[in-house]
Amino acid sequence: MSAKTKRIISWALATLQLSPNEENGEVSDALTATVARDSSYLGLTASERSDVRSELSACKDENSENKIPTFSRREVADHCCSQSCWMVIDNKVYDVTRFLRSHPGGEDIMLEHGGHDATSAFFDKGHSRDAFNMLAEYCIGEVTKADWIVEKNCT
Ligand code: HEM
Repeated sequence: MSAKTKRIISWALATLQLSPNEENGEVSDALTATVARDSSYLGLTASERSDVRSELSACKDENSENKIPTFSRREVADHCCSQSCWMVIDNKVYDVTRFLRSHPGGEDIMLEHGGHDATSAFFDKGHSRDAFNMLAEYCIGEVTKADWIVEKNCT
């Protein structure tokens, strides 16, 4: 068992307030579910990220036959202030202007990434599943294919 898995298990055991006896027994369904739900707090590996990403339904535009608006990175770069703040996460474009003040991590850190690609910053911070789920609300389109950055999962 890797050190990271041990950390996740012990954190989940503490969260579920299980006794040491249960700790030695079979990992319960509840524990497995908790680990799956909250492992994002501890930072995800590249392959775990791609699992989470494929689950996310960000940017589905059901009313327009999936014709999602596209923006170049140049266009995104123009929206870098509190009046209009866009960022790119995973080649999707997010208008986070109305979220700036309520972002739990503060407005300044959002503005630092305004107009830029915030993929690494967003994932490296280890945002919760709730944060991932919020993304869909702010998605306004995609980066034009020519400007895509594709993460390599192989080492
Ligand atoms: C659309 C983009 C974003 C959304 C929806 C979002 C959402 C959230 C949410 C819901 C939290 C509360 C904790 C959690 O649930 O994980 C949080 C905390 C935080 N976020 Fe973001 N975030 C976004 C972008 C960013 C970016 C680009 C950064 C840059 C590093 C960032 C840094 C942080 C930090 C430092 C916290 C601090 C509190 C903590 O340590 O948990 N966030 N964010």
